[in-house]
Amino acid sequence: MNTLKVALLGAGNVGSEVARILIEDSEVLAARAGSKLELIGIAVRDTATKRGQHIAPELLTTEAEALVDQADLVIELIGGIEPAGSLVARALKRGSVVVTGNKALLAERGAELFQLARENGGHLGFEAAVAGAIPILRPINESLSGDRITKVMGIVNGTTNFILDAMDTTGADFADVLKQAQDLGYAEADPTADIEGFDAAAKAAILSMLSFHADFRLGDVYREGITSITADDVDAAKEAGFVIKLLAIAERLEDGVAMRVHPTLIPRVHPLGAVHGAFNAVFVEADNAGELMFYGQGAGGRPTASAVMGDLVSAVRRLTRGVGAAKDADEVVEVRSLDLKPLGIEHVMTSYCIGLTVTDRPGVLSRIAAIFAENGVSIEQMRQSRGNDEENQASVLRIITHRGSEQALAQTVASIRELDVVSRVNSVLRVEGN
Ligand SMILES: NC(=O)C1=CN([C@@H]2O[C@H](COP(=O)(O)OP(=O)(O)OC[C@H]3O[C@@H](n4cnc5c(N)ncnc54)[C@H](O)[C@@H]3O)[C@@H](O)[C@H]2O)C=CC1
Ligand SMILES: N[C@@H](CC=O)C(=O)O
Ligand code: NA
Repeated sequence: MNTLKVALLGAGNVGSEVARILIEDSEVLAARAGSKLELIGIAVRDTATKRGQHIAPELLTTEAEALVDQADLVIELIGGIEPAGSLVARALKRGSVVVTGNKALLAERGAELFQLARENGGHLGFEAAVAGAIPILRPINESLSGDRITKVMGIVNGTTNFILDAMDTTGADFADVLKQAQDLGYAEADPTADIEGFDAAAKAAILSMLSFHADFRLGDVYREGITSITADDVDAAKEAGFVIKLLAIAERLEDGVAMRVHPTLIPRVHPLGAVHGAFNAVFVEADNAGELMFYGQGAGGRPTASAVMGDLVSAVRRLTRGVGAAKDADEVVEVRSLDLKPLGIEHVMTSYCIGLTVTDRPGVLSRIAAIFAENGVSIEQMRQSRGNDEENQASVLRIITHRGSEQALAQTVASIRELDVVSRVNSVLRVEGN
C-alpha cells in the first residue's frame, strides 16, 4: 500500500486531537483512504511544551516551512493569518493537499488560496472552519450545487452559545462562563474573536462564498458581539418567551447578499432556541430543497478533529483513485462572482425588541406610538411594567415591532432617544423567527 506523508502544523486543542487520531487509528484510516498516512512531524512554537502522551517528542519541530516541503498532505491548525497563510500558500504552490480549520484566514484570503489550489493541482479542505463537526460546507458546495440557496441562518459560534445558554439557564456570570469555554477548548486563542462576533462573521463570509458563489470577506459582514448583553436582557427575553442567541444570517436580496452577525431574540419554541452549550445549528433555505437544518457540536478539539479527518480521508481517497487534485475542479471551491455584491445591514427587513425606561404619566405612550407611525413601523406588542424608580414614577416599556426596514427601525430608535419622556433606552435587539 502506498504511503503519504502528513505534516501537522499546530498541536493545540484541535491539532493534538488530530495527532491522536492519526496515530491511534492509523490502520482504519489506511483502509478507508487506500493509502497509509504517515505523520512525519508536528510544527509547534515551542518544542519544550508538554504534549499528550500519544505525541512522541521527536515528532515536534519549530521548522514549519521545512516540514511543509517534505509533505504530501498538510494540516494547518495554527490559526490566525500569519504564519498560517504563508504556510498554506507554500503547500498549495507545491500542489499538496491542505486541510485547515482556519476561518479567519479563509474569510480574508480564501479566494486567493482556492485559486492557488486550482492553479497548482492542490486541494484545500476546510469543513472544520465552519460549525466544527457539522458537515455543512460540503452539503452546500456539493449536495445543493443544483439548487439556488436563498438564505443561511444559524448559530455558528460555540463559545458565545455556551455563554448565552449558561446566562439563560443558570444565571451564570459572563466572565466565569467565558473562562469555562476557554478551558473546554471552544474559544479562539484570543476570545475577543468569539465574543465580539468576528469568528461568527468569518464563518458567515465563508458560508456566503459557497452559497452565493462570490468572493465575500469578513469586512462585508455587519457584526455585533455579545459583550453588551446583560443579565437583565436575558431575563427580559425569558419573560417574553424568547432566548438570546448570536445568529449569523446571510440572505440573498434582489441585487446582492446581506450578511450579518448580531445577538438576536428568537422564540424559545424555535428549533434554534433548543441549541444548548457549544452546539451549533444552521438553517439553509433553497428554492427547490426548501428548508434544511444541520445540527451538531460546533467547537472543541475532538469534534473539530473529526471534520479535519473527514476532509483528509476524502482527499486521499481521490489521490489514491488517481483522480489528480488538478482534475478535481468540482471539489475545489469555485469562487466566481455572479455580480452579487455585499449589501449593508440597511438593506434588510427585520423586527426590533426595544426596552425603554419612560416617565409614567398620561400621553407618554401616544408620543412614542406617534414616532413609530411617522417612520412607518408597526408595533406587534407593547408591554408596560412599573420600573423600580418609584420617586420619578418611571415605568419600563417593552415594544416588539412587526418586520420593517432596518433603516426605518434604526430611525425610530434614534427619534425615541430624543424624547424628553424617555429616560433610557435599555436595549435594542433584533428579533427573528417570530
Ligand atoms: N477549538 C475549536 O473548537 C475550533 C478551532 N478551529 C480552528 O482551528 C485552529 C486551531 O484552533 P485551536 O487548536 O483551538 O487553537 P490553539 O490555540 O489551541 O492551538 C494553536 C496551536 O498552534 C501553535 N502555534 C502558534 N503559532 C505557531 C507557529 N508560528 N508555528 C507552529 N505552531 C504554532 C500553538 O502553539 C498551538 O499549539 C484555529 O484556526 C481555530 O480557529 C476551528 C473549529 C473549532
Ligand atoms: N471558537 C470557535 C471554535 C469553532 O469554530 C467557537 O467557539 O465556535
Ligand atoms: Na463543519
